[in-house]
Amino acid sequence: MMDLPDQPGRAAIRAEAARLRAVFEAAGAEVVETAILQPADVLLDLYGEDIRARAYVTSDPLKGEQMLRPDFTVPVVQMHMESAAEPARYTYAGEVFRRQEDDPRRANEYFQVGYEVMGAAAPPEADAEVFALIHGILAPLGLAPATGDIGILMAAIDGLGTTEARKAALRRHVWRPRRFRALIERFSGRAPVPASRAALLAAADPMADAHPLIGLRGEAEISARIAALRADAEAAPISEGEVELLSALLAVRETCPNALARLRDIAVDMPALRGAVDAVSARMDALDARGIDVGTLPFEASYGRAQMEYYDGFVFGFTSEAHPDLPPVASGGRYDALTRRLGAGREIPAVGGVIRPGLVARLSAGGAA
Ligand SMILES: N[C@@H](Cc1c[nH]c[nH+]1)C(=O)O
Repeated sequence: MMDLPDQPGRAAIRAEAARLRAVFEAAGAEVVETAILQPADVLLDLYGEDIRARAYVTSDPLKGEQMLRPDFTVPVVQMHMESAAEPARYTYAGEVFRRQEDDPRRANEYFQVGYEVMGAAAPPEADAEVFALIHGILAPLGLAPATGDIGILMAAIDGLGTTEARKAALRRHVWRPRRFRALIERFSGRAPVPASRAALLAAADPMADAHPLIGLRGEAEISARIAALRADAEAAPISEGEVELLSALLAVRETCPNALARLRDIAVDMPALRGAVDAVSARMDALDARGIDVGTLPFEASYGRAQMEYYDGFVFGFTSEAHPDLPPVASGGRYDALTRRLGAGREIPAVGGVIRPGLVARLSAGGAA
């Protein structure tokens, strides 16, 4: 492994950021800025649990809870949905802030340079445009690309023969793979119902000899939760066959053409996947048309489950194989549903990605990735 030079100084990172932003600008993007202090109350929810826990939150006497921007995508989508009706491409450069609780070597403040395509092209073409642009910019660093598609997982959940409540729980926990597994074990009857839960459900009136209420939940809330648990206990288990298909799906990790063949196989028994698999296929064609070697490009069905919770389609990243301890040098994905949530009923297809100029500068100075 080649030694990596230290983190370059702020001025060098800023210069690299300016260079990258100019490349995005030359690709047709309009330069935008967003405030560093963002309203926390509504926006934080859109990121999901992980970022919510890692955002720096502070309070403002006039504006209420504020956070130091943890990314640009949410404020840029918000700006676009509020003001622009036309399709657009945007680029930006600046710092984002994320608390690090486990690894002191990870930066809690770093630069991102981003490119976002909002409604400017059909989804497969826009996905391919963003990926190919970033792929081209990073080519001299010889990084390893990864791709996936959250839409595949969501379609598989939609197609399960189970209650809406269970599907909603699975959708919520797509981002926590271990929790997701545990839920599948439980919903399929493979894992026993915990004894305390069984006792609670067996009691005629679980609240009868309860202690005085000391927690934050009121009695009505507790009763509603017990009713939901009872309804869940009565639901038929997810079938063995479906659990196996889901496991097979989550294990898909091949080159794009092989992954597509696997996905098509699985979709024979899981017809709900068909639309999402067709979307993967259309994207591969669009990537190919942009000169990406899809024959060697990896596709991993589980990829992206540790990233932004607003992704709902294509996801991708670029990492250094020579320095696997570094975070991804670039990452991104599709977030159509986020535009719906911020668009007051309006939705536009949208996809984008970011590059970390600090890592680009560092790897370039190191000679190779
Ligand atoms: N905002 C994302 C990256 C991204 C930009 N556009 C789409 N995804 C992040 O900070 O990880």
